[in-house]
Amino acid sequence: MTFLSASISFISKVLLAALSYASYRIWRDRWLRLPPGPTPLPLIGNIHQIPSEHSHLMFTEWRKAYGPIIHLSVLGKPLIVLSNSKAALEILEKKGAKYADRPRLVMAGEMVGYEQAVTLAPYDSKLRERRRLIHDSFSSRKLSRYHESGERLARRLMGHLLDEPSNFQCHIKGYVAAVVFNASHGQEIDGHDDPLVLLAEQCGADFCEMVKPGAYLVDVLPFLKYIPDWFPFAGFKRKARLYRDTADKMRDTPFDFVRKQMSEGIAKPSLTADILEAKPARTLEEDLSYRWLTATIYAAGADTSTSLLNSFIMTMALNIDVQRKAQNQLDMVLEPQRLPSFADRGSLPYISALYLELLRLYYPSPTGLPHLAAEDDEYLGYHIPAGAVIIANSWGILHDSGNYSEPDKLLPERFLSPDSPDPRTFAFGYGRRTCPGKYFAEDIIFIAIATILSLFDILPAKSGPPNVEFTANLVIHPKPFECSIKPRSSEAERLIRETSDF
Ligand code: HEM
Repeated sequence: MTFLSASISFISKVLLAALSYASYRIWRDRWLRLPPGPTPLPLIGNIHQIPSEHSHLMFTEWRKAYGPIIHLSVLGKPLIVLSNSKAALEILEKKGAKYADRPRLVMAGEMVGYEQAVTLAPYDSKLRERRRLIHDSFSSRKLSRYHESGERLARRLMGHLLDEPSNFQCHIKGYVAAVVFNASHGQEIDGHDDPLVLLAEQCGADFCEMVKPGAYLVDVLPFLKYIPDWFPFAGFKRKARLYRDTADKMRDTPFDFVRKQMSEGIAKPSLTADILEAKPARTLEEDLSYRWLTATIYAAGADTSTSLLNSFIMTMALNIDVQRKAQNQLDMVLEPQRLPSFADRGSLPYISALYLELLRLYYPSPTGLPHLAAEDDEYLGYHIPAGAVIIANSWGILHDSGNYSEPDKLLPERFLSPDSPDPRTFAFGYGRRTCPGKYFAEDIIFIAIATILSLFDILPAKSGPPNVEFTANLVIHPKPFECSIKPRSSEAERLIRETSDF
């Protein structure tokens, strides 16, 4: 037998075994009482019914037909979607220990290395320690050390908006990147085209490409990662090496910069500096783990916060009455004219309510990050099999009329009284994997919203109001749109010029 025919025979046997196993799982699941869901096809399951873009909209539709907990099968693997607040909290919060893991990603996780990033790492003692370090560094008490720089960077954003209003999306991205890198590495980067931002954006784009459903066969047939590089169809291995090089650079460049600054005694406060100070003697393994930890912050925090700020601009151009109410409150608090600061937050309840309503209505991470069931479980008499991927359809929960009346309308007032559930309970994820950056996100967005509204009017462009349309990715963004951003008065313009120039 030639080597080629032996290889083909081996691959056919493995494929046959995989297909038989998948068929067995579908057969077995029929006998267990799985949650309801659309009827699967043999072998492929429901994969043809799950849209590759904006799947949260389909999940929300299915809630009407099948209820709040839905079972789908993807190539023999169970996928459970939770589409109401009760199910999400009772499963992912109350039974958090059983659902703290992440599903296996062979290409992005194992071959490129992202399994070491906090967002994708398995839930073990190493991850618990890393989450503790982030929590400590981004606790509401410690965040006050970034308030002065946050206010300054927001004022720099105002200068950019004044000089080049039509490029507001790039300036917002530059502002968020500067605030996030300042807190993660103490580095004040300059704008959206800073080399570090471009590197981080490249990593983000590579990652999104890798995790698109069906992008890489190796995610379905993990043994393929062992085929030699010269094998036919092994191009994905070369690609993985390329992506890994970029990810390694992103992980090491800012970390080494802080290490050098620490040795010279000039490092600014940051998560990386906190870690290097707390762990001066690190094993090689610990060092690598902390590098991944600090590199995760931009990936996890920048895209979501940028999306929400762009949604804010879009919404203001569409809802002038809401804009005026927010400005009236700002004008009352900031009299005689001065710029808002974090110290004003308690006096600006309408701005805080606007933030909550934006988070709810234009939730940037519609299905969050998937969890994994570590063991068999039961909920409302339904069987949840070990190894099932669990998705919380938080977008559906945040648009559920059972939680929020008129859920598709912008009504910040709903959060001026305690009657509506706090959207942060759902927007930042669940249980042992909840977002450790939630207070930081609120800071980034609050100061930008308050400063922009105190100085600028945001109106529809001459070409007409923006269309409410979003890109489709793990994090959704408003599609590029035009609007008019103009200083509210000559006094506002003078204030921008005086305070943004540094
Ligand atoms: C509006 C902004 C943000 C939103 C909507 C958001 C939302 C989320 C969600 C839904 C998760 C997944 C939770 C789960 O698996 O149940 C998450 C995880 C995470 N977020 Fe955020 N986030 C935001 C901003 C930030 C910021 C600014 C940081 C920076 C510190 C950050 C750091 C993280 C990290 C490190 C994780 C991974 C946690 C883990 O897997 O254990 N996030 N975030």
